[in-house]
Amino acid sequence: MSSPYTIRWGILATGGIAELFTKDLMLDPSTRQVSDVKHIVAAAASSSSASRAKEFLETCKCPSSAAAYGSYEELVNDKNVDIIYVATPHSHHYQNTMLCLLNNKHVLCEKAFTVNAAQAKKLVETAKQKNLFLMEAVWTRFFPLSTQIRKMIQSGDLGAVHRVIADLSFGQDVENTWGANGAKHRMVNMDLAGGALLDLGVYPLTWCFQTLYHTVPAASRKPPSVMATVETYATGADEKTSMLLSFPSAPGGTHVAHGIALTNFRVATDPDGHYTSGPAIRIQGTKGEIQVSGPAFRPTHYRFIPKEADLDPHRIKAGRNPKVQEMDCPIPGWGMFWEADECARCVRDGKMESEVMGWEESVVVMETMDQVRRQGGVKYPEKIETVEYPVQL
Ligand SMILES: NC(=O)C1=CN([C@@H]2O[C@H](COP(=O)(O)OP(=O)(O)OC[C@H]3O[C@@H](n4cnc5c(N)ncnc54)[C@H](OP(=O)(O)O)[C@@H]3O)[C@@H](O)[C@H]2O)C=CC1
Ligand SMILES: O=C1OC[C@@H](O)[C@H](O)[C@H]1O
Repeated sequence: MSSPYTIRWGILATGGIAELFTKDLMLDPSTRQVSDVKHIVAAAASSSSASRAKEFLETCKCPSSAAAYGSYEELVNDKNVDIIYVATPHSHHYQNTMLCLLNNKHVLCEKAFTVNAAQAKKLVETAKQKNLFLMEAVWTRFFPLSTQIRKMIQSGDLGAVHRVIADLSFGQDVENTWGANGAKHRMVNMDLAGGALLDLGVYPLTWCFQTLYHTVPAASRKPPSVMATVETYATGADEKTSMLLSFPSAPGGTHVAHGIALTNFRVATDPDGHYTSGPAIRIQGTKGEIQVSGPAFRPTHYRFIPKEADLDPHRIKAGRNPKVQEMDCPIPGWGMFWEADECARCVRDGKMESEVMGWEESVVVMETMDQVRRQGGVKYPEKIETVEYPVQL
């Protein structure tokens, strides 16, 4: 058996998600039955100080050989780094990812990919010109649960899929958790591209896209039309966003399918935190329905409910339906290693983009969010909407 391909990571920023991702990189791949690739954390950088980067590497139990930098510029110049994970707020993704690409580093950039589609297109253009791998870190797409569901749709188990309803809503006491007007927290801060849509809404959109768009052959994919209603918070960031998408070429036929993507800071998908409130995602076809429970970003369970042939709405049936298939998909860690494995395989194979989360689809999702923001009147400051580079943020 050949030895695994090893990829050397640089971690750009040391916040909450950087820590979860880096801890996942440190897990032995055999715990998820992976033997063809492995990961090394070669360096981390904090914009605040090298000591903060060092503390971060220690917290994540990274090897003592990993370099700790006090600036992102030093990280992108490290010859021992192959790929950089960009984990800053979305406002900074464009500038930070451009910095990495222009310094010849492959990039995995957190969601939302950028602030708008124009920035996403510019990053893709740059990666293409420089022959570098670039991917938006939509980790949920790489879960075995997502792969299984996409396969079920493609193999026709659901028949023609006509509707997907997906929700990721948090039910926060927004003023007391993230601050009132003038709040600096990234969830509501316009300078950091705050708001429900870019932070949470991207997941219900992911579910609509991975089921209604990605499952269709690439040549037949058509972007959805979009209708949205948006309410804004005191800062101007969106706090309630409901989207109706019409996909003109849906799986299992040539019909139009509806995607309903919901996100809301005030009410919760799951008010008691136990995922007993019904599915977060429903994928509805003519032959049956898949219901996914758990938060839309990290679900661990789904059920397949085949449609009864003689469905009679006037007949009420009691008891459990024995035909319902319950599927548990436990995650051995936080679950960000699967997207990291994909990056390693793509770089190993000389690919610039992943088939699972490709450039075109990231751009179409950003275009969809652009339309939602336009309809809802949400505009971020010019310095974070611009495609100019470099801009000091
Ligand atoms: N995939 C997922 O499950 C999740 C993804 N995310 C995404 O990851 C990104 C970061 O989120 P999260 O880790 O929660 O955010 P945090 O606020 O916890 O961390 C962001 C980090 O970015 C760096 N940074 C650089 N400039 C700024 C700035 N002006 N303001 C604030 N931070 C700055 C800081 O690191 P330093 O000082 O070291 O430079 C900071 O610690 C977002 O785009 C978010 O959408 C977030 C949570 C979950
Ligand atoms: O990506 C995310 O998923 C989990 C949420 O808690 C977080 O706010 C968001 O950025």
